[in-house]
Amino acid sequence: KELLIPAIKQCIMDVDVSEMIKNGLGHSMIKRACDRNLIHIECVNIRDFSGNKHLQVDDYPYGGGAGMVMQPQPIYDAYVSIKDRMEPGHKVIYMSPQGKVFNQILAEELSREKDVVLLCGHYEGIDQRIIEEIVTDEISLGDFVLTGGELVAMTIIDSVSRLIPEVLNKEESHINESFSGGLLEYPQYTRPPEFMGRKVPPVLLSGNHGEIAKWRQEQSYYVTKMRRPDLIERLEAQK
Ligand SMILES: NC(=O)c1ccc(NCc2cccc(O)c2)nc1
Repeated sequence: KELLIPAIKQCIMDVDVSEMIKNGLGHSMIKRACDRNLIHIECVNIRDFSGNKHLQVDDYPYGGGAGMVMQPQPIYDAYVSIKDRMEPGHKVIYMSPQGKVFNQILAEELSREKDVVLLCGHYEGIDQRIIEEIVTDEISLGDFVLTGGELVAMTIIDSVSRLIPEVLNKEESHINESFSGGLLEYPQYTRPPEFMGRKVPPVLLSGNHGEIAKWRQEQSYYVTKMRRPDLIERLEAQK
């Protein structure tokens, strides 16, 4: 029995792991669900939208520090290349440790969406302004850091797809949540200094590492306090 309108699930990710997604989801109920047109998964490579011949999609973080930050422009252009094919009002989900902790309730909500964009970050994350510009939801699988968001995307695709009618003949769902605490990451910025009218916080351009460290600590505390007060309580309880 053919479902008339297959749900379209889009992934925006880096080129060197889109194979992982295709393969990782290739041998499973997900593949069968794709073959039966119950779901549709497409991978868009951010590197295809890099602005230069070196296919650069990341850059050094403003304010210094280890790791690299993904630039906003290539991500924005990759998103623009697919957004008109998506259902109006579709969600754009960014997977990061700063996100809302994923659980079965969220999986059930997503399984009712017609289209969802999953934005997979790499390195030390993506520029804060692309989050503000296109992301509707940030999702975290829990308080741990992976090299990229792809495995999180695969997990979300898996957990959502199995809830779509006809994908599984019969199944039990259960909520199982557990993870340990810590402060969430401060907002990340890289070039350009202004993007879509949004500027980089001046302190990060000051070169004053004491001030920068202080700002980052304050931001981490603020982001955690606002989004995961349970983590603050847990930290205070540990003192
Ligand atoms: N807990 C999670 O859902 C999760 C998500 C992504 C990720 N890696 C990419 C990334 C993205 C952003 C910032 C950053 O520091 C690392 N690792 C863990």
